[in-house]
Amino acid sequence: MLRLRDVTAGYDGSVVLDHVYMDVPLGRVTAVLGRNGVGKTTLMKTIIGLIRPMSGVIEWEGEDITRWPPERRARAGIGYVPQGREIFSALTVEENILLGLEAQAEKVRPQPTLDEMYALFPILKEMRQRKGGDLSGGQQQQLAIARALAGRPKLLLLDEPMEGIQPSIVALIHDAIMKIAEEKQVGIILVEHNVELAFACADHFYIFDRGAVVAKGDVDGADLDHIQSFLAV
Ligand SMILES: Nc1ncnc2c1ncn2[C@@H]1O[C@H](COP(=O)(O)OP(=O)(O)OP(=O)(O)O)[C@@H](O)[C@H]1O
Repeated sequence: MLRLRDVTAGYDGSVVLDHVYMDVPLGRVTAVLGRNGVGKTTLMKTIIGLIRPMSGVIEWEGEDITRWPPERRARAGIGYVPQGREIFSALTVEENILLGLEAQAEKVRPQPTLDEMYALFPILKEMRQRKGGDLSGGQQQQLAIARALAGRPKLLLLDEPMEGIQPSIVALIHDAIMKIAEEKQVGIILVEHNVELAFACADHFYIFDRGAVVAKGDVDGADLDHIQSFLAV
């Protein structure tokens, strides 16, 4: 479980995240929703340790990690796929995944295999000798997720993975996200600004507005009109 307790964070003294409380369980998909610029990426950077909170506490599996540097958080099992899917374009698909395997978090978790990644994303097996940069946007997104997953995270942060991706591939990525949570018991934070896309695979949600949590709850039974009122531009 990842917990944020009264976390305030931002840039050079200007507050972006405003007294945020969040609980993110393992084995579930937690959606983080909000309009552009409300602080979703800042939240991701604060969780992975690129931004130090001005106040508040971040707990991971019962430990206070607020002052831990990013590498230590990654070793402890917190993985991140940034917006814009950063992969190595000059390396092949297989080399990209192998790099992820090498970067794997603490050895206490069983070593994942290439076959596991290919089972989740079959297109990557077909494309394994192609250069990452030659893949389509949707294929690159699958590769970015596979690479992060190869590091065997217990928590995986996905920043707008469906952005600019064609609908047929969106469904594939949804399925993979749900499988990763259920079968591998990984906690997933899914950043999204489209509520339908997020709710198609999330269990819980948090809505942000101007850096603060303005609504949260279970996806089942959520009041969509109320939620949309925070997301309408
Ligand atoms: N490096 C930075 N220095 C100063 N301010 C920043 C920096 N990065 C982001 N901000 C500001 O922080 C606020 C939140 O930005 P953030 O990128 O976290 O929002 P977001 O919800 O992820 O937006 P989007 O959906 O457009 O990606 C914005 O006002 C933005 O201008």
